[in-house]
Amino acid sequence: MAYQIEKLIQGGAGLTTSKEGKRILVMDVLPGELVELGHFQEKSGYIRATVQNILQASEDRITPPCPYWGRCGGCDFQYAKDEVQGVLKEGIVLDNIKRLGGIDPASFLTEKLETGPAWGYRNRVRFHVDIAERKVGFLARKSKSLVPIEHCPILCEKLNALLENPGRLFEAARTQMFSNRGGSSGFIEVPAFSGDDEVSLLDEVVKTTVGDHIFFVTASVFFQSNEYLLPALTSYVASHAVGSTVMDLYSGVGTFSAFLQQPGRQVIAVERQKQCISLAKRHTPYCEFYSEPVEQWAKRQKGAAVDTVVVDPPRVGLDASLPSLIASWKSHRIIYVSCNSVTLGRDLQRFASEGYTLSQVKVFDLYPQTFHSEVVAILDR
Ligand SMILES: C[S@@+](CC[C@H](N)C(=O)[O-])C[C@H]1O[C@@H](n2cnc3c(N)ncnc32)[C@H](O)[C@@H]1O
Repeated sequence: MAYQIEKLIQGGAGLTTSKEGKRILVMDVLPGELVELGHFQEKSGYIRATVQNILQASEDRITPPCPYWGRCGGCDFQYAKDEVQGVLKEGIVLDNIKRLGGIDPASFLTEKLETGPAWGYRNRVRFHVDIAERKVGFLARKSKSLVPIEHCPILCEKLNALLENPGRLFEAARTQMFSNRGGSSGFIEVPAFSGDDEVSLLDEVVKTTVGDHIFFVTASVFFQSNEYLLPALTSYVASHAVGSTVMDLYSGVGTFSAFLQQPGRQVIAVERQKQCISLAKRHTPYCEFYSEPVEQWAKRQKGAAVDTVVVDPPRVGLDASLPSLIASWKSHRIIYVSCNSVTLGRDLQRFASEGYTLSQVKVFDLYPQTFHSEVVAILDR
């Protein structure tokens, strides 16, 4: 039997429907494609299946250009043309806001999708190192084995130079192993970040410039990993902040704080990782920094007066206690930066019940060749 793919949903699965009306999820497909399916697996509330044959391929389908495609666990969206990937991911975001947030996309403005170079963009990565076999690579698709990589086409040049000449990576892997920080994959994980001039491994501090701001960053802390789109993301967030008191919650090394700072404005940044805060103090000296979990800090801010609250939580989204605590500060505007539109949708609904309306949304395709993207949602009281 032939199945037609209706659309892509969270995680990049294609959605189709069985004769009995059950939802079937399939990977490696594109909307509109006509496919034969096999290996049906019943899950709770849906069926998983795999493509056996593509009867009618989408015009947007291409042969994945990377030689490691299908084996390496990264970059699973390479089979779509570069120019349609962001559009399809924007569709997934709007769908999640509608389904999980209960907000009709016709009720807010969707700003133009922001895209950049589709290859060679990534300046932060976790290499997996097998010290005994002297191999470096990434974990395989759906398995815990290592795919040795000689050149990764989404990484920037300086990170690829490390793959060509991996001596420093083996040294760093040994340091990780002796300090028991190697990760849980069975291989030693070595984080790397490419700054302006040098690559940081582990806790080495390097300088990186975004727009006209200089940051000090290590590979061990969070920093956005697309060097081409970060200036657009930071200026979009900063240009939508209003008023003289702004909070930057989940601040990392103060990436947004640096752009939010301006004469006459108080910027308060909260981040639980101490290493982030000590780096942030070097490049954003005029902000007030607090190093503790946001949910714990927020409980003590009864009666706070704030004009704009920026939140940029990890994939799990906001702690359930936060939307009502943040709403109690009565800020005019909330700027929600999200890397997971499922938890964004859930949190938007919580903010809606606290009196905030979603005004606009903009998707930044920070991670071409993958199903990930970054979204900025602007809510007004
Ligand atoms: C998605 S990153 C955003 C960082 C920063 N806004 C940026 O763009 O570079 C999320 C940050 O939140 C921090 N974090 C995670 N959970 C937290 C919590 N409960 N309280 C405070 N910070 C947290 C992480 O250490 C990380 O730096």
